[in-house]
Amino acid sequence: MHFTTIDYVIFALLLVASMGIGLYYALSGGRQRTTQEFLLADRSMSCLPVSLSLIATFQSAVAIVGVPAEIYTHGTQYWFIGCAYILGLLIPAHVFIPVFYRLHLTSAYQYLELRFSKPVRICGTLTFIFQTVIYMGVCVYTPALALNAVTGFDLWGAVLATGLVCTLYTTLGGLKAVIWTDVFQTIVMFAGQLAVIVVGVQQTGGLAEVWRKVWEGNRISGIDLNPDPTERYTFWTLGVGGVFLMLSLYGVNQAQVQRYLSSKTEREAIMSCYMVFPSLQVALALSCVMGLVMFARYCGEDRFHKIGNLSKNEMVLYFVMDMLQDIPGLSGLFIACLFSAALSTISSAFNSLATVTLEDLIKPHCSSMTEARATLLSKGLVKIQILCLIMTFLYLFQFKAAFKIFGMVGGPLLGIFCLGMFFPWANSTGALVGLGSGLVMAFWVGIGSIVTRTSGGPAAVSHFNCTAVQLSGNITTAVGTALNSTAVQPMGLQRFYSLSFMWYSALSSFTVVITGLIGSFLTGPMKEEDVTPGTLYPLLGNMLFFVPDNLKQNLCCSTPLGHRVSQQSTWDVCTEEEEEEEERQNFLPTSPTPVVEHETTV
Ligand SMILES: CC(C)(CO)[C@@H](O)C(=O)NCCC(=O)O
Ligand code: NA
Repeated sequence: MHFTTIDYVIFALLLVASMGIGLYYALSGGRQRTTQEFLLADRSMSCLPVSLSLIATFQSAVAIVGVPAEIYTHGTQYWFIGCAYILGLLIPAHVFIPVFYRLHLTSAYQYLELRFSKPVRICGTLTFIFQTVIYMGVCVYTPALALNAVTGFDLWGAVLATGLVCTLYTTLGGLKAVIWTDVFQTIVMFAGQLAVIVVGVQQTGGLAEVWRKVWEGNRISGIDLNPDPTERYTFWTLGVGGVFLMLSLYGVNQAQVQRYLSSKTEREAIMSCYMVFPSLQVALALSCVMGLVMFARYCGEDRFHKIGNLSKNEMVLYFVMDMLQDIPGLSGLFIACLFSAALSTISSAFNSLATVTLEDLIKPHCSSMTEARATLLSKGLVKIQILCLIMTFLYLFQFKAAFKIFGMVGGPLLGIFCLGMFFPWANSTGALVGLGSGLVMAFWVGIGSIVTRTSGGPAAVSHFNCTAVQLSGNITTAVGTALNSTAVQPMGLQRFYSLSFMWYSALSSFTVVITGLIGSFLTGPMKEEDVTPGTLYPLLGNMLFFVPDNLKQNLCCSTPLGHRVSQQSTWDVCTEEEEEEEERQNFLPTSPTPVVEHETTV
């Protein structure tokens, strides 16, 4: 396998175009001289770029090579995660976006201070930083491995190069560049996957042949309604557990919240969330179909076993390199596709990390910081993050690892936001206790599963039945059943550790809410009238619609969703001159116009 000139050209084009976008936003608009522009794109984005950018954030190369490998070995059951996208996007659109947008936040963790207290905000921020730094390490590895396999380019060199390119355009062009490169990179990502699918179908002998092979090879799964929570993929783990996963990513993750907040109006933010749905379904379909094509391509060949035994990272790379060898330009396109996926994820991580470090950790302690210095500092922070990226490049992570991180660290964060928004009684102590116990619970089961190598154990279909397919369909089923019945059922703690990783988000967020409530009631619950206006969402009030109003008032769950709070909020730390300075620079605060404009859109 070799990379021809045209492959190099295509790959270089991706990098050059991304840098070009960065440069364009460094030189146009406000030239990235305010934190409002650098971190929030002047709150001027429309829904189309925002929606493509939203899907790009959590669609990394891990998904592009991970999902097809899952489908190849376990069948299409995973595809049912598409059902979770419905609630997983409707709830952010109508619960989280209105609350965050109306509070006019910059960082999602400001919410935690408004609702609870400063310590809760700092714990939330630190948890987010931890999650994001590990996740970056996971998603930078796959494209580096691919480039290394195809061109012999040094693995560490590739990681360093990814980080450098990303740092450059993120510091040059701020969030505007991040969002518009995401748009471009999403298109490259889809193009690369589509190219592999088209060529794969052709080489296998057409769509009908692909279908025959995957059907006979037992790869098309019906709905599996098995209630066992330790089974890797069932309708429940994907459709219900998946909703919590989606909420932790699309509802409360800073990278996404920042994009909602960069929207022109609340309506645009909600629209962008709606528009994520079709694009995310396309992304899911492309990677599932790629897995099926890969299966059909090798089914019945001698190489079938060999490929099934490769690691899940290598499987797709092997398939793509084997297939695209003779077609100049296509391997370049696929490498560009993997790098697009990684760059778009890492740039979001860089920008959101800079935002929370500045807003949540530095600004509250430097009350006299000028806008110019803050902007300079946030650019510096982006540069420092490349070090984090390299430091986290320690393990050979896979698809499952990304999900575990989302659930183990993202789940408790989801829990703490839910605790604050839906339960007026929750107090600051309860929130801290809840977050702590959520993290402990998540790491207990997470580390337990790593040590005992369980979690969502072997799936029903194994890749070994393909050769059997060639002989007779009946033998296949027999082999499948035999494999299943010999599996030992885990007991006790083992059973707890083997919880499917798709449930991690739900488990840890429920732990936070329940222990948070217990902690709050033990230490004296908050009164509804003491809670900062605009930080509650009337979930209980809406759910208890049949309860008379006066009883509801006694139960403390009657506050309607707040309207936009004045921008002169408690967390503003600038002195007066700086505020004026900021005002001159970005024409935003304290003028009544944006408030009015906003309210007409509600
Ligand atoms: C987050 C979901 C489930 C949303 O479809 C998907 O993008 C995914 O499978 N992500 C895996 C992790 C990653 O790509 O980094
Ligand atoms: Na991405």
